[in-house]
Amino acid sequence: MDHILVAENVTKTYGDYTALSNISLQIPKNCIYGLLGPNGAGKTSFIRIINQITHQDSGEILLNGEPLAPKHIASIGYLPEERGLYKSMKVGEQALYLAQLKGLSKSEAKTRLTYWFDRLNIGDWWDKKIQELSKGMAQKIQFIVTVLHEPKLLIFDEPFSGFDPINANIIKDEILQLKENGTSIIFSTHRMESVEELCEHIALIHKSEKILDGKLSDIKKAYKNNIFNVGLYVEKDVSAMMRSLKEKFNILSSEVDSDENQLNFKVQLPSHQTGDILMELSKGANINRFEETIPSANDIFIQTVNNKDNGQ
Ligand SMILES: Nc1ncnc2c1ncn2[C@@H]1O[C@H](COP(=O)(O)OP(=O)(O)OP(=O)(O)O)[C@@H](O)[C@H]1O
Repeated sequence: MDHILVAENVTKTYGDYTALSNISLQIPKNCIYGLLGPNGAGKTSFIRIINQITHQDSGEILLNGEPLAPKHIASIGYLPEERGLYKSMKVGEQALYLAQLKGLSKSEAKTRLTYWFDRLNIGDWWDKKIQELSKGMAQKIQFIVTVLHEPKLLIFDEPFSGFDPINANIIKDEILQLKENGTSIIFSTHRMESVEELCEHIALIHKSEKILDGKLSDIKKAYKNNIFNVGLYVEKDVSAMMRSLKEKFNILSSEVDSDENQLNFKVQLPSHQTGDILMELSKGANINRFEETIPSANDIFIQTVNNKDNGQ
């Protein structure tokens, strides 16, 4: 597979503290890659190394197959979590200034900014002062300035924080569109529902170490634990049916609604038992739900971090 970024045994220390310990990652091209981990795990330190704001103590980072060097800064766009704009400047003036810092000519910057301001419905903000903008409004400007020079690699740290649900959706669609257009994206967030929606690959960093990485769909398969959600309409005695099932199978939780003859339960079934339970259920019930539970990104995050803390 072709990779936009490869990190090999990257270690970073601050004095006596090791913020990143032998991190190796391979970030595929044209994919949204979730960089996840608890607070203080080392994610921002890693991102700052990619952006050459700081440097690793040892290990190597390759961008598009080449050792990371100052010339690559122009091909990376970074939206940090802590963002600042110069409060007294006007929006358009400041966006033009920041775009030129990224290497665009003034006229090219103006053309692209006009396009993006229209696209995000903020054409009439050009002459506003930054201090007049709300947090979400300022964030739209920051987003535009990050993507404007069409970098090959985009790094978004909590890009949705501060946005209302409608604007968060607009930004989410823009991120998906950038990926469609061939950009590779590193996405760092604590919001696992965004990870579910956007990320094809993830890496989980905990206490300076990488503890999990891979394709999210493969990781989910590996974390499945044979738990099924079952819903039944029972013709006769609902409670008797529940008792009988509990004798034969590992029922983890259940809800009995005798008035509606409805029975819902969660059961753990080793694969040889799925046929057995279906036979049993077909005797006195209509099955209206029988589905294997797929662990969420949230479950996987919590389980992997807890296992690591418990030495498993
Ligand atoms: N400049 C610095 N000097 C000393 N220690 C630092 C410095 N920057 C980060 N650290 C420490 O390194 C560790 C990792 O920090 P980092 O900001 O990379 O974590 P993070 O995974 O981004 O966390 P969060 O999710 O809370 O943003 C923390 O313990 C932090 O205190």
